[in-house]
Amino acid sequence: MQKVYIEAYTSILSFGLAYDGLSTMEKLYGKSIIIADREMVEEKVDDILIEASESDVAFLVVGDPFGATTHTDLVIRAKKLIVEVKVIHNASVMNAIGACGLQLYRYGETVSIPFFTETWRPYSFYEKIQRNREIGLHTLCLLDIRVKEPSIESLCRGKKCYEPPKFMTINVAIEQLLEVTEAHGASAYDENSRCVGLARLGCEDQIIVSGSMKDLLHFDFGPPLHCLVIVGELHPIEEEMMEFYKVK
Ligand SMILES: C[S@@+](CC[C@H](N)C(=O)[O-])C[C@H]1O[C@@H](n2cnc3c(N)ncnc32)[C@H](O)[C@@H]1O
Repeated sequence: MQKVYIEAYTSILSFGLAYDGLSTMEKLYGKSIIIADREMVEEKVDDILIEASESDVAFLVVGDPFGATTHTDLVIRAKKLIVEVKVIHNASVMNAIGACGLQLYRYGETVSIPFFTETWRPYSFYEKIQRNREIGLHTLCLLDIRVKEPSIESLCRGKKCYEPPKFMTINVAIEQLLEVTEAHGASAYDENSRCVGLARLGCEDQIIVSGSMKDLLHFDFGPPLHCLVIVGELHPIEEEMMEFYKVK
């Protein structure tokens, strides 16, 4: 393998990409590893693909290679350039979510919840949750990650400076979800709806807590990453698992 990249903005590597984490991986692979940040993946990916057309290049991701649209897009671009792609699958939030006891085959469409801003408050995830709930399915909500966002001030000054990274908490997600139902005057879910909050899945200090949206609204789940499941109809086995994680 001539070059090894690691993508570092659609998820967080549990042992970190600071010097210690990286060097652990570099020792494991016996290669130096290049961090592919958001700018590199979005703007300079063609350079990586050109390298891959001439030599063996590895592109590491956190989770499964098909767990984020960005990576599928990379595969499409490679195939269009007739660059051979070999995929090695991995555990993903999409299957680790099974840890909370809700059956993986009883989930409907997954939704992504973006940070609302003063001027941009997209409610499109609401209809998807509503459809899932109408047929009794659970909804996995993936929460926004903002890294390498150019600050508005810096853009105005024509010099790129970045906002500090931002990871949506379960608390903010619930706040936004409730804002949407209130705005819709709709009832796909409300503050009494059952959900499960999961933080740092797969890490030693992972937290899984089930309760109503109201219960979890102020629960401190600690550092990122967080995700949330809005619970659909429960099978008795799922009900039993939920009891283990009930909010204290
Ligand atoms: C765009 S998805 C990327 C998924 C990744 N490629 C994978 O296959 O696991 C990122 C979102 O998934 C959720 N997520 C990923 N890993 C997680 C974890 N270990 N614990 C909790 N949530 C996680 C978070 O909501 C995060 O913002």
